[in-house]
Amino acid sequence: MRELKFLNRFFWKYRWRLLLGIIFICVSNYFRVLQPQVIREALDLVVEQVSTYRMYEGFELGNEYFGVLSHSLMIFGAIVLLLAILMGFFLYLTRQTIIVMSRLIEYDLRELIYDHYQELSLDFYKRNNTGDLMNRITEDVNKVRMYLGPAVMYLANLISTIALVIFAMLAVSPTLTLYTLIPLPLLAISIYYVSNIIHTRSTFIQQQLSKLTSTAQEVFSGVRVVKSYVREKQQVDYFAKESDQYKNMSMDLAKIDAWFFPLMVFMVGASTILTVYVGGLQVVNGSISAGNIAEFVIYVNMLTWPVTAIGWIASIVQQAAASQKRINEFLETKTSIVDPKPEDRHDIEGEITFENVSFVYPDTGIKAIDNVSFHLKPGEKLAIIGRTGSGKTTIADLLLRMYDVTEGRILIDGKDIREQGLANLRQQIGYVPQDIFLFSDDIHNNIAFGSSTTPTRAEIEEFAGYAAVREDIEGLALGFDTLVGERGVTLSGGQKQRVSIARALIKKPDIILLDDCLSAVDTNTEQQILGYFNEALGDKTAVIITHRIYGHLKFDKIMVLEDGHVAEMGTHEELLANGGYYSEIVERQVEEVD
Ligand SMILES: Nc1ncnc2c1ncn2[C@@H]1O[C@H](COP(=O)(O)OP(=O)(O)OP(=O)(O)O)[C@@H](O)[C@H]1O
Repeated sequence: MRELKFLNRFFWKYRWRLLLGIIFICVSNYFRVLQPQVIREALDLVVEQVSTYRMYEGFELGNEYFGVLSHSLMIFGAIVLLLAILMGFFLYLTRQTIIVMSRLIEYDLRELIYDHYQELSLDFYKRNNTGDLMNRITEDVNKVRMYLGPAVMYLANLISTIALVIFAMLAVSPTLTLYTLIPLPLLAISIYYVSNIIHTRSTFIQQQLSKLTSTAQEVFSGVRVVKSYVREKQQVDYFAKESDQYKNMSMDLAKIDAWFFPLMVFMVGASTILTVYVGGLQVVNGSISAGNIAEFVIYVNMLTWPVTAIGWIASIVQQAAASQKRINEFLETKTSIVDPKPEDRHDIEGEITFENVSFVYPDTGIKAIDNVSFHLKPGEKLAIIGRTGSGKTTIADLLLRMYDVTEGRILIDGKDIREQGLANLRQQIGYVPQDIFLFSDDIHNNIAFGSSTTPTRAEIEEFAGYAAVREDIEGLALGFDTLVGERGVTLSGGQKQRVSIARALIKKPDIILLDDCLSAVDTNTEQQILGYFNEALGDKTAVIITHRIYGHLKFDKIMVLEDGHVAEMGTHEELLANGGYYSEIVERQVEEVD
């Protein structure tokens, strides 16, 4: 329950709503408790007056007597109706305050978690899977909301109903109250027990359902692989097996669920029988009226739901505590990359220095970068080449401060990047990652995403032109308004890379960082893009990670990485003369062209 303390700040924020809600529910219950009393009065009136009426029945006076009696009963009926309306009105106000409060807190909480997610560094996202992140912001928040709204409301209802009903019962007959209440704790305990079993089984069902959904989702995403390997039958069998397990679990739940209402009805029945029996004896000895028995039977029914709700509330609170614990785990996670100057905004020249940089991935202990040093003056171009897994992407991640170096320093314009504004640093670097990602939005917005202002269509077209993708886009029926991703068309790998380049270029960055982003484009398009880079990025510092040697782009330095350390470093000519890995790939590329 300690976990739920976190939510007290929200209760405090909306304290007036909460207080009003509690007052409304008490008022509503007050009117509810008056109803049986009015009914008791009406019944007693009938019981008392019916024998007098029988005496005059058939006479003129008898008819008059009947008229007065039915008029009085109608007044009682009208009072009961009025009380029901008042009760309903205040119940409406209760929901408008407490349930609305829970929705507002749900919104605040979700925003808080999402803001926190945005702050967290890449290693957090690598450590936790997307499904888990999604669950905590959706399912877990929903469960916490059940505690904030319905559980709080039913708890207030439970306390006020029990207090008011028992008070009204005691005023009539303490002995009868005692007998009537005997079965209720048993009801509460058994419902609690049944609710717990229901909760445990529901949790397993939920987990099985998630497994089922993610299995289906994975098969849908990998449908190409499934089909090309003709694995449809295996997938169907596997799904059927999991689905069968889900069905069995649901059946088990239905069995225990079926106990819920009979148990409730049985306990209420027991309480009613006791009331009628003990109450009947008391009527005989004259200590209460016949109307009191009816009044008590209504009280018992009134107590049924709140008492049943004890088990339900307990189960909601338990689930909410478990969910809040999971939420707190993430909220307490501190980002490993701290922005020392969030407000910092300055242009940079583009000088980059790596000083004996080493980096070990914290989760795997892999030393991806080992004592790497290089220096680029503003405007210089560096190519990073190396076998797969040699640490090229890690260099890009370190430059963007997705991770902080384990040893050494990275300087931009002579200043350690850990001492510069993080947002400013990233703002000045135009980055095209290796694994291209486009949002499920139109192409215009995907490119505009790179810009801090709202670019015009002409600008978007201009930068799409620089990335040599403009013609491809204009060839689509909806042009730049074409939706991409899950809801739209599927662009080819090369088109996606170029849209992503346009997104980086429109940022007008001081440093450009491209991670193998021309791997899926043909040589002509590559030349077109590089031509633009030569022309427009002339004064920008560029770090280009590649597996190919580009004849069209003149690099000031070429760095060959091997297992995280610098194996070769120099100009094209120097490395060719070296006869190492670089000259090998140049030779291979020349052979391919021949
Ligand atoms: N998030 C990570 N956590 C742990 N280890 C990682 C992570 N990312 C990369 N590595 C490891 O670090 C090493 C360098 O990886 P990196 O992605 O930088 O290589 P690369 O040269 O860019 O490869 P490629 O050319 O295939 O993209 C590899 O051994 C890789 O397994």
